[in-house]
Amino acid sequence: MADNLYEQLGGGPAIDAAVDIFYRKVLSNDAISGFFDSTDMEEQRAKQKSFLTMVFGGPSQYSGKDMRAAHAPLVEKGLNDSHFDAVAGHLQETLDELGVPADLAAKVMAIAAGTRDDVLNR
Ligand code: HEM
Repeated sequence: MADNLYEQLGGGPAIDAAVDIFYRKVLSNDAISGFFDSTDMEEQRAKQKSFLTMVFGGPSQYSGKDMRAAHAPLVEKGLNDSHFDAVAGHLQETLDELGVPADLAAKVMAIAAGTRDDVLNR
C-alpha cells in the first residue's frame, strides 16, 4: 500500500488531471473567476500541481509563495469564506468526477480546509 497520499491518489498523472479539471470549474464560476482575470493560468496550474504534490507528500520542490502571501492581494479585493467555499466545492466535485475513493477525498478536503485561515489572511 502506497504510504503517502500522493501515491494513493495515483501520483503525478492523477494530480495533473485533477488540477486541470479543477481550474476549468473555477473559471466557469462567475462568483470566483474574476479573481483570476490577470492570472497566467498555465503558470497557475503548474504552481498548484507543485503545491499539491508537496502537501500530499510527493516529490516536489514548490517554489511559489506561501498561502498567506499568495492570497493577501485577493483579500484586499474582498476574498472571503464564500469564495473559499466555492473553490473547495469545485475541488470536491473534481475528486468525485475522478472517482477518488471517499476516504482519500476526505483527506484531500481536510488538507484544503487547513489552508483556509492562511488563504484568508486571518
Ligand atoms: C484550498 C485553498 C487554496 C489553495 C491550496 C491555493 C493555492 C494557490 C497557490 C499554490 C498559488 C500560487 C502562489 C504563487 O503565485 O506563488 C495560488 C495563487 C492564487 N490563488 Fe489560490 N489557493 C487556494 C484558494 C484560493 C481561493 C479561494 C481563490 C479565489 C477564489 C484563489 C485564487 C488565487 C489567485 C487569483 C492566485 C494568484 C494568481 C496570480 O498570481 O495571478 N485561491 N493559490
